[in-house]
Amino acid sequence: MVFRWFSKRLSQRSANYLNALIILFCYVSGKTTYRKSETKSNINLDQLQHTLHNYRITDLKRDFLKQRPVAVWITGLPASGKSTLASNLEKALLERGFFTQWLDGDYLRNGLTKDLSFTDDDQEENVRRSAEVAKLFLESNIITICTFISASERLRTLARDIIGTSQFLEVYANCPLEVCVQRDDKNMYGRALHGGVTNLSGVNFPYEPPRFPWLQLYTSYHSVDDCTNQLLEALLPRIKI
Ligand SMILES: Nc1ncnc2c1ncn2[C@@H]1O[C@H](COP(=O)(O)OS(=O)(=O)O)[C@@H](OP(=O)(O)O)[C@H]1O
Ligand SMILES: Nc1ncnc2c1ncn2[C@@H]1O[C@H](COP(=O)(O)OP(=O)(O)O)[C@@H](O)[C@H]1O
Repeated sequence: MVFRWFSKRLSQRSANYLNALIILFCYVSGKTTYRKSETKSNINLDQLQHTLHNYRITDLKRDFLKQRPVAVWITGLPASGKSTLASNLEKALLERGFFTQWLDGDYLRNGLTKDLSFTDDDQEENVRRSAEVAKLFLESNIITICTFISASERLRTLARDIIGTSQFLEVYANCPLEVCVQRDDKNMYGRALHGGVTNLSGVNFPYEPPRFPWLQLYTSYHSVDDCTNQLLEALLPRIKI
């Protein structure tokens, strides 16, 4: 924090001098040696340089995109409206000059997570990998919209821990199962009820609603536009610089 505060106020050249001074101090005081293999104590010169580099890069990226990155993590039953919300939100944000990336379970399962099924362990691995990808986008200062069933508190905590609590905004697409069944374009529920699909959340796999979501959208009571506007209104103060 202190380094960041200082380097914001210094010119690039002065910041470089400051970095050099800190590194020199560590070297002279014997806290570290120049070569990694000979490190004497817990201050690692490479790490220090990497951290200082990242502070500067983060500032540059923030200046470049002029937004605060967060992960909008939308959870809910299949056909509860997660993808519809995400696509509407993404459009609304882009129209307002924000830069976004949408990570969707259905989509990633055709590539990055193609090897995974819907067993308990594979759902966890799906969420873990996706959250790691989200984290990379956040490091590039990109507002990241994530749509995953992520059926349990445990899975969502995993995602929150990877992404970081302060940047993780949990949104619950709250829709009663009966309505999801009616809306199900992909006939997932129909197939699950006839034994053609196993581990479908809401049918033969438990869905645990979030206890304290950042935002809850009632997608069976409110229109797509209303839900998108509620989400946008809550989000704008978090992403504006
Ligand atoms: N058990 C099972 N078998 C086959 N297909 C299934 C199953 N569960 C979910 N789906 C479909 O996969 C879509 C993506 O799921 P997710 O990656 O979000 O699921 S999870 O978070 O890993 O549980 C998910 O997309 P959405 O309908 O948009 O939620 C479903 O279409
Ligand atoms: N708020 C809403 N009001 C009315 N219909 C909705 C709403 N949200 C989603 N839908 C409809 O429900 C269906 C499933 O939505 P979808 O976004 O594909 O769900 P999910 O991504 O959770 O599987 C779609 O046909 C969509 O148009």
